[in-house]
Amino acid sequence: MTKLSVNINKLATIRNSRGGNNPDVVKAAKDVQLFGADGVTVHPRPDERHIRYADVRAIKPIITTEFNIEGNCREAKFIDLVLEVKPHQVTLVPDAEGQITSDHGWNTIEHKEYLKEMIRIFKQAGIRTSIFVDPVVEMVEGAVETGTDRIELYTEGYARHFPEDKEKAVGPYVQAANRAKELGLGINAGHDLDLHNLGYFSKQIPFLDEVSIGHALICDAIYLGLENTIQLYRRQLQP
Ligand SMILES: CC(=O)[C@@H](O)[C@H](O)COP(=O)(O)O
Ligand SMILES: NCC(=O)COP(=O)(O)O
Repeated sequence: MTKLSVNINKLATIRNSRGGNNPDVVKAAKDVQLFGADGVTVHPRPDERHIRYADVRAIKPIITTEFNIEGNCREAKFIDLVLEVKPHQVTLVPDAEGQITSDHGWNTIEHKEYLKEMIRIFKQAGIRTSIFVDPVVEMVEGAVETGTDRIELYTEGYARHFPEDKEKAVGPYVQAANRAKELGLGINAGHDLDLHNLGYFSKQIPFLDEVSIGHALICDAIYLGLENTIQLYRRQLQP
């Protein structure tokens, strides 16, 4: 079965909006595993607007499943952090400076030599590697030449087009995933996957190794927990 790695960046965003330590992201990382997640994903960014480098260090010791650190390996600080923390997996994402969230995969042809070197460094440290790519067969073929263990398919396009035509939306992903499988690459996927679009994606690509989901999952957790939480607060106000 495909593993579910829960991205806890969004909980850190809420914490940072007030200062303090509520919610506690280390406790959250413990709990998501207790509640059934197969892994924890974090994506530290240079401005530390959500998960902080210190959080990543604090989370590592409580991991009982798999730890996936995503980020931009053009940042020396990111490379140092990953080599120090030694997660189970590092996912290389070509983040541009100041972007709100990840919005494209690596061009694995143009940056092949650079990626080869990065993959070599992380694999030498015993860390499984994954490269974030758009669902394009040539990018998958480029990825295999870097020596990476896996790719992560960037699913924003699938999520955006799913409501109008799910078959068309998933087409490029099925093609890219089939090619990756033929080439012996492991396959992850993520970005904007949610309760509506995940099941169909999973059925079309049943051999996916892992999905990482954050934004929608945390939004659902807040919303689906709202009724219960209001009742708990009302109970405190009972005479
Ligand atoms: C690579 C990817 O798709 C996710 O890591 C996503 O970018 C989450 O990052 P943010 O939480 O900063 O949006
Ligand atoms: N790799 C994708 C990820 O970790 C979470 O992306 P999103 O669900 O927050 O869009």
